[in-house]
Amino acid sequence: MRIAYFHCFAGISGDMTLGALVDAGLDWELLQADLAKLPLSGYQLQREKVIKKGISGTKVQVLTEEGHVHRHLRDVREIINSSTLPEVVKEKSIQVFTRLAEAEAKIHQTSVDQIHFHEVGAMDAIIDIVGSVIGLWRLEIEEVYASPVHIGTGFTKCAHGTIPVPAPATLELLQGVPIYSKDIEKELVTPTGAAIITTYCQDFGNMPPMRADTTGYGAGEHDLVIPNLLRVTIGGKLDQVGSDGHIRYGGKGDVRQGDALMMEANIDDMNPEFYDYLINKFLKAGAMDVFLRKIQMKKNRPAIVLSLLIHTHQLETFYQQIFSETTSIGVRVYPVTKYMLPYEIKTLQTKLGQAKVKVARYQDSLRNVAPEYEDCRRLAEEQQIPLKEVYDMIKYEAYQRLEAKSYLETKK
Ligand SMILES: O=C([S-])c1cc(C(=O)S)c[n+]([C@@H]2O[C@H](COP(=O)(O)O)[C@@H](O)[C@H]2O)c1
Ligand code: NI
Repeated sequence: MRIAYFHCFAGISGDMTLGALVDAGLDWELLQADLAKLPLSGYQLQREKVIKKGISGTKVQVLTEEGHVHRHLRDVREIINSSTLPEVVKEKSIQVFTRLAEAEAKIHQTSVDQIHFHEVGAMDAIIDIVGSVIGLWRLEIEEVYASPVHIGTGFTKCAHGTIPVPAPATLELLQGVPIYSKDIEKELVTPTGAAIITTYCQDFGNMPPMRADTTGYGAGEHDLVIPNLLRVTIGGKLDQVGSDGHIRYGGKGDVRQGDALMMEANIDDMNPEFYDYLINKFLKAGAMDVFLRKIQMKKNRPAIVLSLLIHTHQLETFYQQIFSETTSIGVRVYPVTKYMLPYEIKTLQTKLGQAKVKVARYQDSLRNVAPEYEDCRRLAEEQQIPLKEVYDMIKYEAYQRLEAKSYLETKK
């Protein structure tokens, strides 16, 4: 599986993302040809090699004469949808803009439909976002990972006036993401950059085990005490080391194999109401799965087996949590091998409204489509339609659209 790891040591913006992808080998002519499929004119895309603290990177700039425009999400959607770009690029770009709109709506206390973008809906932002989506698609990136994000500090000036760094929309988009500041008084992360990385990134943390095939540096606009660069490393994800000592890489659509641990504790003396709280707590802490089984123990005592499926590096975290949060004084831990189909979460604009679906593929063919329960529930309540019908309608619509335009077909 081909992955990209973004090292956000000097933050991230739309143009830094595009610059990093170009620097990592995204074909410049192809990118321009793809962007020309958008119904936008009056802009020029420029790239130049620059040096930031001795490290060379690519600076991409969108030169436009567009004045101050206000676009709604529907205007941006219309621009993207009326292009001849592949469906997969359109969907992902709209997903990024929808996240932006949701964050803006929350900050300005209005609705996603009413919010009008200032800078973040301008031509350069559209080119940066759609260009980055094209880049990740053209470079055949299947999963994205990123480091904790350096956000900067201080204040910045924009159409709203003087606002704190990180900008409110940026901070809203970065909820749940590890972020930090090191006294650099600059806006290191823009809403556009935050929307791109949070739409794509599976996990923020250290670089996952990977084979680094190529690296690119995208330059930001500032000269700082640190290199104002975004680094992207692209290569094969290391799934496991085989018994022969060789590293195995999963191919596109291959079943993924991974080492994991199963932790189990038999509990017969705890208030059963606590399980609800604990399951949520363990899942939030990063357990891959948590489940309960009823058993009869010695002396015919009814009890519960609490089972946690976790990553091997989480062992200490979870036995500490089990010992402090439950009445158990012992846990069993055994290694397990997981076999998984690769999946992605897609956000679809369905006839009923927006809904996320989990799409699993096996050897490039669609294997399973599962509508997200919370979205179905929301739509059922909003539209006053039985939940089971909402679920079936979204599943049917997703199958029709995804099967018609599989990832590979649309790429040709
Ligand atoms: O355009 C809008 S509405 C806007 C909102 C906010 C909020 O945080 S709310 C911030 N900004 C600032 O505009 C520039 C450009 O951002 P890009 O993502 O387009 O590069 C930046 O300084 C933002 O903080 C704009
Ligand atoms: Ni705003």
